[in-house]
Formats: sequence, structure tokens, C-alpha cells
Amino acid sequence: QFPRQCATVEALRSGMCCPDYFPVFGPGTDRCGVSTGRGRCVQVTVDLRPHGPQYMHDGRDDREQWPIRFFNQTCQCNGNFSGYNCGSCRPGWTGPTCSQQINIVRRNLLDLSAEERRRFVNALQQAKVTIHPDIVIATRRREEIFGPDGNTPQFENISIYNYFVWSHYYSVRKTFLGTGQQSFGGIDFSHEGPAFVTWHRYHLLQLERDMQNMLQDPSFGLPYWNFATGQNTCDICTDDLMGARSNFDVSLISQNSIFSQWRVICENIEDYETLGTICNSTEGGPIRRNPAGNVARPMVQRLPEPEDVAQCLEVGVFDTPPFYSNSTDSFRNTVEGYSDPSGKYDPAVRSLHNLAHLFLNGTGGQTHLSPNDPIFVLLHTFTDAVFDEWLRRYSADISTYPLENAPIGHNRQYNMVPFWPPVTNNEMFVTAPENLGYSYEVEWPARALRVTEMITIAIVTALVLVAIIFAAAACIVRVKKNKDDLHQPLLTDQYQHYSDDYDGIPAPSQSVV
Ligand SMILES: O=C(O)c1cc2cc(O)c(O)cc2[nH]1
Repeated sequence: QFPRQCATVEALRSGMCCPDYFPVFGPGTDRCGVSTGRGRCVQVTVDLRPHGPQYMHDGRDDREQWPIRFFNQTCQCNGNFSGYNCGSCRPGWTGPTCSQQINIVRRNLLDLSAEERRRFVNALQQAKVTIHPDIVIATRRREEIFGPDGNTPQFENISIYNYFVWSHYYSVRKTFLGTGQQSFGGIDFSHEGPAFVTWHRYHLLQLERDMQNMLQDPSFGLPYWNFATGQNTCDICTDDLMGARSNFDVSLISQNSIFSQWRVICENIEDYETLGTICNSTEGGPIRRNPAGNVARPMVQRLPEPEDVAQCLEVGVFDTPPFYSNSTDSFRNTVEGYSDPSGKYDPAVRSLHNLAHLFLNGTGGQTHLSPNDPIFVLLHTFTDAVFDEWLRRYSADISTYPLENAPIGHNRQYNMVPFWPPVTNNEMFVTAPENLGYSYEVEWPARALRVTEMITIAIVTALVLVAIIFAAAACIVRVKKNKDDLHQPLLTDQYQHYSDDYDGIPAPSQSVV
């Protein structure tokens, strides 16, 4: 959420979060790397266009007009420089002056060699236990951020992976309306709206970049899980990957997997909602996962089909009013999984991304907890791959991404909550290989034919066949006729007339023989 340097009473009081890149002559002398032309400290831009009607408690939530409840000045970086102090590079660029282009390849997890699988699992484990070098999280709402004594900012260190989990929780948490009052749940800054795809794209980019820095490997790329297999088993739930099922408890992970030892954060949802507290970095119980095990909901006991992805990619309009989870003929609502794969909204349907979450049936199926299960990363890289393919096919047509009246947090120019420095949905609506420095190694399934297309093809084929049969029949008749003609006795009227015509002399009684 915020750089450690900004989690101070002074920074919060001033509203300025412009850390030094290199404090040459002491603190505050090189804000945003200004001395080397990397960037400068500027006013934060927030888009004030109205949000949709789903949220009606304006003024009550720290996430409104993100991030100005906390800070109103930030670094603005020049060229390819980026980051909270302009000390890093924009996605797709690397090197000391950020002038070297890179392309990271995101591959199918099942295509990784045994050694690559081992390295990926180890990298996740390292991220789970390594304190984030730059970022701290707020553990209280803004009105309580200075602590009980008014002088102790309520921020905590958190590990790289748990920060990934926490960011998702913070974006979906309910609005606290006061002690004794029900928190308001009709708010979600990362789901059920057009920002679903842009928010999760940035979320993954941030984890990938943090892991690249941790591993000191700028080429590290997150793999993906192709969940659209139509199977009712989890093919990546093996001990060399995301962990097999425990033999002792169907909803736990096998002890042969390191993930059986992971402990989740943000599980005390009732406390947060009734006390108005915020999830912190404290870990609790184990990851729960019981793929295909939800007997009460047979519809979520299977995974999406390859054909579902193919159909979803045929929905050419990015989003449709009301830009919410009941939008129909919307690519976003289809890939998110509230519409059927052809784009038709149906409240009973769960498809694609949502179906994959619900299939996991446990930690990965609950929005406030889901990233605690590392399958979340792989499920979302695949969802992002589908989004990127859509952007490629439709030339990143942003015309139906609403500038206003989308659910709060989802307007095109809104800053995504809770990322820092501020980044808008708009900035993620670009093809990844050309603009963000990564690409997917993936083959998309061909779309099966629709019934109307099948009928058209059948009719055309039948007509062509009938035409061929007629032509053949006509041919046969003609050939037969010619043959018959050849076998006619030579003395016929016809012959005689012909011969008469040939001479040009009428000879009605003449005989040729
Ligand atoms: O019920 C759904 O459709 C559903 C569950 C779930 C969990 C999750 O973490 C998501 O990100 C989305 C989601 N949808």
C-alpha cells in the first residue's frame, strides 16, 4: 500500500509521499530522484466523475477517491522510470537507466521441467517468508491511523506474498459504518465491474516485479494454469506443484507439499466488520482446498471447457451497462464468470474465472481470502492471458470502458485501490507484449460452430449436393441419348431430313440406298 518512508506522522500530516531516491544532502533533498532527472513530486490526480448507484455511502470509506484520504502528493516519474521514488523501471524496461527492453514469458505451469517447477515453488515459498522491502500496510482506518496515543502510525511490515493477499482483501472489504451498524457489502474495487481485468492485471504485475527483485532475476515470469480443461480434477494439485490432497483430511494439502505449511491471513472477517479493524499480517489457519468437493453445488464440481474460452473470446464488446455483475453481452462479465460463455447474463451461471474459484471449494473460493491459496496466482495469469488475447483481437478497443457511472473504483480513470503510486485502470488496458513487457505462451482453442452456422452449412451442402446430382443426372441422360442416337438405324426420318437439309435440295421421295 504505502512506502515505509511515508508511514510517519509527518508524512501523513503533510499528505506528501515523495521519498528520496538518493538522499545526497540529507532527507528530503532528492525527492523522486529529482537531482538526476528521474522524476518530481506532484499533486495526486483523482478523477471526480460520478460512480454508479451501487454505493451510496459517500464520505464513509477511505478508499473513495483513492488515495487522497491518505496522501495528495506523489512522485511523477520521467521516461521509463517508475516506482514510489522513481527508483525502478516501467514494466517492460530494465537496466540502470531503464533503457533496455525486456520480454517476460508466462508459460503453462504443466510445461515447466521438474527443475523449473521446483524453482517456482521455492520462489513462492521465499516470497511467503520475505518481508516486503519497500511497502507497509495500514492496520487501521484513516480515522484511527495515528493510534491510541495519536502519535503511533498504525502500519505493519508484511511479507511479499502476504502483501499480495492483503491488497486483494483491502480491495474487497466491506465499508465500516460504525459500531453496532452492519458493514456495507455492496462495494468491491476489484470485482463485478470493468476494473476486474485491469485491477487483477496490475496485482499480478506487482507480485511478479516484487519476486523478480527478491530473486534478483529480471526475467522471472509467473506461470499460468489453464483451468479450462473441462475436467473435474485439479491437474496442478500435485506435490511438485500446488500440492496434492492430504490423505488425512480431504480439505487439506498433502504434507509432502510446502503449501501444507502455509498459514492464511485476513480470516477474522467478523472482527473487521464489527469492530472496524483491518486485516493485518497475523497468520492463522492452513489453506483449505477440496477441488470438485462441493456436493451442495454440483454446478461447481467441474472446470470450464476449452470451448468456453473460445466462445468468450467471440464477445467483441468490452463491457455493457450497468457495467456490473449483471451485464449481458459483456466480454468482462463473461471472462469474470457471471455470464454464460457466450455472453448471456444468467444469475444462476458461474463460468470461467468464477467457476475456477468455486471449484477449489475452500480458501480459494472466498474473495477476502482467495489469494492465500497460491493457485490464485495461476488462475489469474490465465484469466489475464484471455484478457490479453481479447485486447489483441479487438485492437484494445476501449470505447465501451465507461468513464463514469461504473461501480465505485471501476471508472476508466480511477486509481486502483490500494496500489501505490497511483495507477489508473486505463493504464492496464493495453496489449501486454507491446506495452507491459510480457507475453503468454499459449494456444487458443478454435471455436466450435454455432447451431445456426451448422444449419446454414448443412443447407448449403445439401443444395450443392442436389445441384451436383441434377447436373450428373442431366449428363447421364445426355450421354445415354447420344449413345442411343449412335445405335439408331441409319435410315430414319431425321437422318433423311438432315441429309436433305445438307443438300439444300428437297427430295421427299428419294432413297439413299
Ligand atoms: O461466487 C463467486 O462467483 C465467486 C467467488 C469468488 C472468489 C474469489 O476469490 C474471487 O476473486 C471471485 C469469486 N467469485
